[in-house]
Amino acid sequence: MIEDSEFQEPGEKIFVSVRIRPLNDKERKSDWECINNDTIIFKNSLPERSMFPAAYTFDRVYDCDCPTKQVYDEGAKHIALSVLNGINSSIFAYGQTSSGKTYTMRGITEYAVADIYDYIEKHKEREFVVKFSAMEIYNEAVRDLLSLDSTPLRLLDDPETIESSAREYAGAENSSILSASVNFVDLAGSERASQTLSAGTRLKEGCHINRSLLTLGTVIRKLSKGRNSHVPYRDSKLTRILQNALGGNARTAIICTMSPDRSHVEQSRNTLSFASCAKEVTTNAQVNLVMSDKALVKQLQRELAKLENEMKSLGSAPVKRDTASLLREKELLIEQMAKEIEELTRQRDLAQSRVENLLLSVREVQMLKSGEYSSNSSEVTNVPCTVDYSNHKDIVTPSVPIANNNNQYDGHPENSEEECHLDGITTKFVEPDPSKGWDKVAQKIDEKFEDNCKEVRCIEFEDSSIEMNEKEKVASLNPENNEGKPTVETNELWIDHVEDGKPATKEAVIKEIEADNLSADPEEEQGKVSLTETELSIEKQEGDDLSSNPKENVEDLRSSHVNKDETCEALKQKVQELQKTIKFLVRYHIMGDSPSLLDAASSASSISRSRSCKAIVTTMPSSPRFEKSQQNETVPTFTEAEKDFIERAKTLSQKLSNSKDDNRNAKMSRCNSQASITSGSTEEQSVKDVDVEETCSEVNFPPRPWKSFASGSKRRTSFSIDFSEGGSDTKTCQEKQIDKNLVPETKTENSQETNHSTKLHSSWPEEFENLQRTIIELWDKCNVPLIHRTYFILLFKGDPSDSVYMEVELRRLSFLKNSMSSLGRNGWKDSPIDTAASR
Ligand SMILES: Nc1ncnc2c1ncn2[C@@H]1O[C@H](COP(=O)(O)OP(=O)(O)OP(=O)(O)O)[C@@H](O)[C@H]1O
Repeated sequence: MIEDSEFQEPGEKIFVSVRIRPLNDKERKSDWECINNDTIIFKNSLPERSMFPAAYTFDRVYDCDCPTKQVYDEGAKHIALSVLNGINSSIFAYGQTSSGKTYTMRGITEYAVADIYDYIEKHKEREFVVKFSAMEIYNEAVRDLLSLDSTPLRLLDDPETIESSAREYAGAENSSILSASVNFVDLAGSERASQTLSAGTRLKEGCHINRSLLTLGTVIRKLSKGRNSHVPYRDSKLTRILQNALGGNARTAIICTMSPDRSHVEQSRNTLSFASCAKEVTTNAQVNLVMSDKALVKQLQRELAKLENEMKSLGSAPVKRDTASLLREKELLIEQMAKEIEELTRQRDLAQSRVENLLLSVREVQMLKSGEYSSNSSEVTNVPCTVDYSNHKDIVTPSVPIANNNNQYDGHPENSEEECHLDGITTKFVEPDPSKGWDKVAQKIDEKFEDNCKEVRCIEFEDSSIEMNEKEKVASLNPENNEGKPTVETNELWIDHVEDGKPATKEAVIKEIEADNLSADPEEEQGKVSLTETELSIEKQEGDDLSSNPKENVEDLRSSHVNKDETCEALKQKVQELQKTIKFLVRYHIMGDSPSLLDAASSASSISRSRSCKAIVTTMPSSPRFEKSQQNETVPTFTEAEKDFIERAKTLSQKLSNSKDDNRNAKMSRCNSQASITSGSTEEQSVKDVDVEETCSEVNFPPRPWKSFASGSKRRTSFSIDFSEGGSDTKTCQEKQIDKNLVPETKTENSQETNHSTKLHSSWPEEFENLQRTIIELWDKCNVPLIHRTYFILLFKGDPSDSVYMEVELRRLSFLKNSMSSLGRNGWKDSPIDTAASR
């Protein structure tokens, strides 16, 4: 390797040196002086040249007495010998004509070649290939100076044409080849063409020279300012050949020669300006390493071995394949699990929906069972309820706690609302069985009065009750089931069926009633109504056809009950219609316009009479003797209790009347009802929904405690109602009616009935109105439920045949009023008797 390794640094500047030739014989004085190795000054201080700089600094400056050897050694050798290290190098001589360029470059080239060969000689371990070429660029034509052919050379981009390469033999192991070239360039004179004062061929020569030099100057300036801009290398063949030497992969040294004579001062200054620019140019010299064939083969073999190892590594990748297959298995497993989850989710949803459906079905079944139970139960309609319209609370409570029965009702309002709720399909009835409490009461009654065989039937709207009553009726025909005591389970109130002073059994009464019904004409026997509920229902439906066979009717009812769905539907519709009507009536009732009830009832003409309407086929229990005792005090047939009852009845009637007058417009309270009086501690409850209240407020009528009153009286009580007398008496119409009902018959039964029938026929419309008015008043006094009133009004609209039922209702209400008085006096606190008015 060459010793001057300091020149191997990349990005070095062009080495610029200035050499002043000595004065020749024609030149007298030099104005330039090298003050040191790198600075040259212009000594002449002419005023016209004062604008130019006086000193120039370069890498090296050589004065006129400096030998070429020094110029080479200090400013060219290290560049020239770079080629031995594989670095291209170039050495220029730039200056005006006769400034000593050729003189300098000849010496430089000789020294360089000598040094190169000396180096080659000294480095036997290396193999060098030295190529040498010499060419001339004249008028943009390149000519090979070593060839005899003067044909200009074609300028190619192959650098071998002009390079002088040197290879370094680095032995077998290091077979790298260094290839570099060193250029020695002797440029033409840099003076301007105008200054040449030539013309013709000289001018052309000067132009080309100037072109090459101008392009060289431009390239140097461009390179000195940076490489970002375009460098016009191809503008001249000189710059094209020296492209690498000028800012490329080469080390470059420029030796600027100048004449010291004052006459050449301008050219000298231009040369110095060019030199100043050139020293700013940076080149990027690098070692040009060329691989040998062996080295290339070995390198390729190493690469091949490396690739083979990689192939082996790739071939030994079963683990990766296993991992991939494992991943695929996992993915499949995940997919299967996802499907299973989806399937399980679907099954879960399906199961949930099934459970919900089952629960819904169970509820429906329970509801149906509850409805059936209520419908089929013999305890229907025995729902004692206390209703206070003034409070409009949502609770319905049995007014009288029922004691001493298996299904005791504790009087707690819990579930009362629910039990009284009308679901729109079937009516729910409140448990427990009030009739059992009634049994106890009945027992007391029987023990006390020994007779009670009258039955009061109330209007109902439940078809189910028809069936139940029919069952009960059939059951009641069995002496074993009804032996010895009247029952309220049949919804019938046995009121005074006595015959010839003997208490009539229920069986006997029913038989009697049935027998009477077979031949009875209501218009002919209004005074001795003895229709069964079944007959009455059918009669009302079929237009007073009392000739129908009651047994057939019973069968019809039973068969109709079989058609349960139809019945339920009919009930549902009926309940809905009734609810509408009831609301309408309640609104009018609250407004205190009682007579409008009739209008409302008339407007609701579409509502038909209930088939389950029960006729009260009774006579007033004590009316004959009771009335007789009032009218004829000489008859000492009343006991003290009876007298007291009469007094209490009057008092209570008056109280009720007053209470009604006070509260009628605002309330429909039952606080003064019999039940409330007797129970004493019963908490008043109310319902908000009138429908619910009315549906639930069906109670049995209590047995009458005065069966002894009937002792000795007639078996049947004929109605003797003459409202023509009304209005003139000081008593209320209701009281008159009661009195009339209580008047004992002194005439023969047949004649009474005939007269009564005649009266009814003659003055029936007026009597009907009077009866209605009286009944309405008694309703208020007895706190009869609105549902009962509604039905009654809807069913009986003035038809002559209605007189029977009107009378029955009148008698029933009279009895109720008296019963309330009696119960209030006797204080049946333990009685399960609910308000009798509820029936
Ligand atoms: N340093 C020097 N010492 C002695 N003589 C010199 C020196 N430099 C140049 N000369 C002489 O100056 C003359 C002109 O020199 P040279 O021919 O080298 O100039 P040039 O620049 O090459 O001219 P051209 O441009 O015409 O080729 C020559 O006779 C040469 O001997």
